[in-house]
Amino acid sequence: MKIAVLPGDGIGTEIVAEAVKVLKALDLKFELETAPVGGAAYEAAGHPLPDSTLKLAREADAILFGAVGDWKYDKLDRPLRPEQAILGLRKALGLFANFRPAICYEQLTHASSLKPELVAGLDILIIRELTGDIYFGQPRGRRVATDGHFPGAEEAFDTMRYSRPEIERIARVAFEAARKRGKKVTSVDKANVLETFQLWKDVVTEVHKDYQDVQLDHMYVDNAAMQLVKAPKAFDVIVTGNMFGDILSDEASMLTGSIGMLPSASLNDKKQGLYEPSHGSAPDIAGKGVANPLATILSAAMMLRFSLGQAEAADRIEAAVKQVLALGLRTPDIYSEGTTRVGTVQMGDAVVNALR
Ligand SMILES: NC(=O)C1=CN([C@@H]2O[C@H](COP(=O)(O)OP(=O)(O)OC[C@H]3O[C@@H](n4cnc5c(N)ncnc54)[C@H](O)[C@@H]3O)[C@@H](O)[C@H]2O)C=CC1
Ligand SMILES: CC(C)CC(=O)C(=O)O
Ligand SMILES: [Mg+2]
Repeated sequence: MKIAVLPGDGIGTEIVAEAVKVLKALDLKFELETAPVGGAAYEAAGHPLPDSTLKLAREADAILFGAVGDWKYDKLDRPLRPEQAILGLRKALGLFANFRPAICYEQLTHASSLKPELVAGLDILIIRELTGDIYFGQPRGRRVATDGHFPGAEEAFDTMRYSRPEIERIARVAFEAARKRGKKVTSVDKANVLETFQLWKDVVTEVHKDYQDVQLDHMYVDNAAMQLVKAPKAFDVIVTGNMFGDILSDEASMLTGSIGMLPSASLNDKKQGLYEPSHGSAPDIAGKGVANPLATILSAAMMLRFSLGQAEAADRIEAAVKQVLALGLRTPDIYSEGTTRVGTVQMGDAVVNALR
């Protein structure tokens, strides 16, 4: 089993080091190969996604990814921005299905941004379409406006688009997931305004005919953002587009205590996957040794389960994380009174110890 390890920038290197430590403690036979990506690769090779890194990612059975980006690259052209590395990997490998489970661990109900009773037992699965929508739609660019409110002014534009097959396949992923969980799917759209999401709603409704045992609700994204903080436990599986899923998953992370708790899996139709925390490179805390590595460690567990056929090892990691939280160890983002504040490395060490 070959795992491509792409730490990236900022806290990416710190949190991936902890996940690798945890993987090594499992006594499974992996080949781990590390490659630069993002700003680190731009500095080393002049491109955020060098051919050698992409080749490694293609060959590997799974990819463990940290995060990319830093404010210092804000002035770079878009193709050279570190963030293009993760978008490029998702596109090149066809990783269209992004799973972002928002689970509030029993020990963290008091770290949540909501009252404990609203999040106790929370277990939502956000399924975000990951290779379409306005993040990838063409045409895009800058030009001089010929119409609109200010003809003659510089304007920028992006294109939101989804094709029927793109919507159909992500809808199937969501219904299959909901079927396993025995609950329901909420399809989140903006069909009251956008043509793209009218098609989205139509196609999801059509696909639902094959999954009559699963309940389907439709909700506009603005209402969904509100309902997520009003009554999050009313959701089970949320399926939505790339941009809405990006935003709603950051929102949902705070129900679990912190964005540092939200893992993710991005899968293609061959079950090859990229596993990364849902957060970014957090330049504001990078290098301070305080980043929460649990989202990345839990992403490694998802990797073992989904791509490497090691469900038992995945269970062991998840149990170790719960044990560490039960011991009261907390990085600053999930700290609350009466618990013990630890750094990134101590948290990783504690998970390794709990595995033994
Ligand atoms: N997949 C990726 O590589 C992603 C990259 N980015 C990039 O990351 C850079 C920073 O973006 P931001 O908007 O600041 O988002 P961010 O997710 O990096 O950080 C947002 C806030 O959450 C905190 N945070 C994030 N992860 C944490 C962790 N593990 N433990 C504790 N606190 C944590 C940060 O300190 C910050 O206050 C940008 O260049 C952005 O484009 C953003 C999201 C995803
Ligand atoms: C570069 C961004 C689209 C990454 C991001 O925010 C995400 O995937 O959550
Ligand atoms: Mg995001």
